[in-house]
Amino acid sequence: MATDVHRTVTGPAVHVEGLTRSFDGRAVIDGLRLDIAPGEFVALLGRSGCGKSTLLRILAGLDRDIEGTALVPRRRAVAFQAPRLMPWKKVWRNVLLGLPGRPERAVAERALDEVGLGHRVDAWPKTLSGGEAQRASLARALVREPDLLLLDEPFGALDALTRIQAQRLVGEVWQRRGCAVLLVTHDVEEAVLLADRVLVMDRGRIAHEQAIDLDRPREITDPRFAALRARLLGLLGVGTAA
Ligand SMILES: Nc1ncnc2c1ncn2[C@@H]1O[C@H](COP(=O)(O)OP(=O)(O)OP(=O)(O)O)[C@@H](O)[C@H]1O
Repeated sequence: MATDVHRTVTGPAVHVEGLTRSFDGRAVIDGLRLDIAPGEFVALLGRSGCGKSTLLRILAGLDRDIEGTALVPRRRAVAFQAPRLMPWKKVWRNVLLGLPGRPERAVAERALDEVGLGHRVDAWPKTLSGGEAQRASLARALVREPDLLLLDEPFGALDALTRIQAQRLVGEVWQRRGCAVLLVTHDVEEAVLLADRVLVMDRGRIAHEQAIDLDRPREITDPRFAALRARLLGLLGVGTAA
């Protein structure tokens, strides 16, 4: 029975308890428990197929066929690995897509400015680079003024340099906006770079969690960074020679 309930945020930004989602009788999410505080940046790691995207889709309200409790703020937004822009709409119209009412172009312009894309407001999606398209997708999430921003591998398809720039941008946006973020990623370094707390998912549950108590901005060269990275790799069962 679905028990997806929305509410205004007074306690945690996300409260999930006893959450189960099954496909063909197999529980992909299995009695999962998770709390995210308002303004907290949480990264979610886990082996392929452990249920990360399924959890994100539930929190986004895209999948309501669940058992248990999943409380999320009404104002939430999601960005996926693929930017999912409509090719027949200019960038600014894509940013406003699905917003209630008749939002003005200026709303899209402000969000595009915030992600460094103010000069591409009138561009067609096919003329954007991969990094620009991903920024447009982020702007589309930001116009929703989310209390919870859900990011499903948003940097996964980007080249290394663009990826670093996009990670930096998300860190800045998060600090400026103060929204809670749940970032699904395969990249342990990215998780340590951005998150307050890293969760490791295994077989439909949160198996481990690791607080990242490093000051920002974080340096990959910091020995404590390397230690946290090694620890997380160990929790993922990958391990290092270090
Ligand atoms: N609509 C669906 N129908 C049937 N099975 C599904 C469906 N969606 C997801 N699954 C299954 O649920 C499991 C978890 O999938 P999910 O996409 O959540 O994993 P993931 O951890 O995000 O993986 P990856 O890291 O590879 O993206 C997989 O075994 C997948 O095949």
